[in-house]
Amino acid sequence: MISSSSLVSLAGAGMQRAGRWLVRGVDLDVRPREIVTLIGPNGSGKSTTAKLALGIWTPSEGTAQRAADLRVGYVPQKVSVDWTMPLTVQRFMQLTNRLTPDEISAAIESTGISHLRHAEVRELSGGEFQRAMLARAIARKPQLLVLDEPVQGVDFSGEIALYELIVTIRDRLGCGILLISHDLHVVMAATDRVICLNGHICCQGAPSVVAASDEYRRLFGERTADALALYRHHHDHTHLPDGRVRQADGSVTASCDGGDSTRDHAGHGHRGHDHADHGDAAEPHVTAPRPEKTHA
Ligand SMILES: Nc1ncnc2c1ncn2[C@@H]1O[C@H](COP(=O)(O)OP(=O)(O)OP(=O)(O)O)[C@@H](O)[C@H]1O
Repeated sequence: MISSSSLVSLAGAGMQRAGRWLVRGVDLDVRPREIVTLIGPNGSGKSTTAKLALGIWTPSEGTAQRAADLRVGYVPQKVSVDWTMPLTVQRFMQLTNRLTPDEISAAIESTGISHLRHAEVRELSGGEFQRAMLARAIARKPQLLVLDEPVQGVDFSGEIALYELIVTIRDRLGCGILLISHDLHVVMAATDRVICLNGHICCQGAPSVVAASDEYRRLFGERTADALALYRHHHDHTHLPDGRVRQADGSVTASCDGGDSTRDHAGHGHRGHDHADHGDAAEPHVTAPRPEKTHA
């Protein structure tokens, strides 16, 4: 019986295919307003776990339960679309959902791409495409949002903006979020609970607990773990989709430092402000390998 406070609950869940266990012994709960992040190396079972949570796959052992009449939004790691055919953002959103014009308007406004409603999906930048995927997933106001690598194909400052957007969506919809990512230290800053997978759960808990655990260090290496432990991102500004920056006082400027500076630092392409407390001076942008952008 699923707990009344959980949107989805996996208990001892395992998935076997062709005589091989893809993942085993997964216990996981996502509650409203919670961001739970799955991390782990390639092939460690993150997408498999997400599919078990969504009900796309039925566990070979253990249980996967969802709250009754749960509305779910899903950003998959890959989409199968014939990119030789013309397809606007609006049409793309309607491929999997029957949406009203108002639902489309609200969703693309929430993700900052209203101006791209009639744009060709194949012409979108990596960040714009991920926003279109998010818009499609939130159009029906899901109670549970499952995001499988939602920042792939996006540069560092774009990743931060997307994670900020995900937090904003959580706040606005009050939904629970199951997030899969390779972008470890940025994710750590935004997540409530981290589950570290490697065919089974290696460790889990608050981000700081996971970053300090021996299992995590063994899996990702000392340098990555140290960078994570140091990373703190204090957002004093927000990057808007059109490239401008909203400062803490609400003003909108051309760049982070309030001027027109285009000075990069630490190779991030993130402009003109101090990241000294992020730990990225020691280890610029630590990421595990990830697949190539898959929509092009
Ligand atoms: N449909 C399938 N049939 C058989 N094996 C599969 C299937 N899908 C995935 N696998 C295998 O299950 C294992 C876990 O895959 P999964 O996609 O869950 O890992 P992941 O942690 O999401 O990986 P990545 O970070 O590379 O996306 C891998 O060894 C993969 O080859």
